[in-house]
Amino acid sequence: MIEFKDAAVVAPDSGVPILEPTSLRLTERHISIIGANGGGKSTLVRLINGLVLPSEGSVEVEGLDVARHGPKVRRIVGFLFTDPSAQLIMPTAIEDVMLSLRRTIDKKDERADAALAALEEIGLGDRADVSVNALSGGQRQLLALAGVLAVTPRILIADEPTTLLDLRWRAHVGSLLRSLPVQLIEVTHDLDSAARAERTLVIDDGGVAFDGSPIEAVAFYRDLMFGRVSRRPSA
Ligand SMILES: Nc1ncnc2c1ncn2[C@@H]1O[C@H](COP(=O)(O)OP(=O)(O)OP(=O)(O)O)[C@@H](O)[C@H]1O
Repeated sequence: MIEFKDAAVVAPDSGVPILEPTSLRLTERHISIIGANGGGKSTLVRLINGLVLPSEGSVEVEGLDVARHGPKVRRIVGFLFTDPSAQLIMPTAIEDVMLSLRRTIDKKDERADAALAALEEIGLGDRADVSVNALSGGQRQLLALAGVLAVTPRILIADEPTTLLDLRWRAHVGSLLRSLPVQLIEVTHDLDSAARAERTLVIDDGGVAFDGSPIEAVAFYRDLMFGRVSRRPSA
């Protein structure tokens, strides 16, 4: 379970508020997060694995305060970025997954076997020794996902994981993410994908503007974008 307890974020340099004090209990298996650019979606999900720390309040994952137990929390919470280049470091696919496993498996040959198994599971078994640069954008996103999943997180945060992908890869990566045996928190601008979650948060102007059923959330978001509703009561 993920719990936000009045967690707020201000910009470190300017002190400008980025996320207002927010309280949430996130228990559903698949939660989508939508909202306009710059609303605070990435900030909200980064609080869950300690990439951003709250300026006030706290965030807990399975009862662990993220600010105090970062390394433990990051073994529970995997994070997939929009651009796989942000998390692919090694020259070949298998070496990259082996790097993810460096803290969990000591022996190199066992690490290689586990990395190959992780690649096979995700459909990249035949690409193991291929240069990361020779992979397509979709294959690179799958490789980043293989590295995250190799360490068996129970929660997966995916921050716009399909934004850079074409329609076919978007469908493939999207359905793969939804089939994983993890709690999936997905930030997305793809409203069809958002609507497949069990619960959807609309984030706007540094706060939760709507929290509830995906169909209603998507309708609210459209109304918000086209000025038919306003998040804040008018002055
Ligand atoms: N470290 C920081 N210092 C100053 N401002 C920041 C910092 N991090 C985020 N912001 C600002 O906070 C706001 C929310 O950013 P965030 O990336 O969380 O939004 P987002 O909803 O994920 O946007 P997008 O859909 O464009 O990715 C933006 O205006 C951003 O410029």
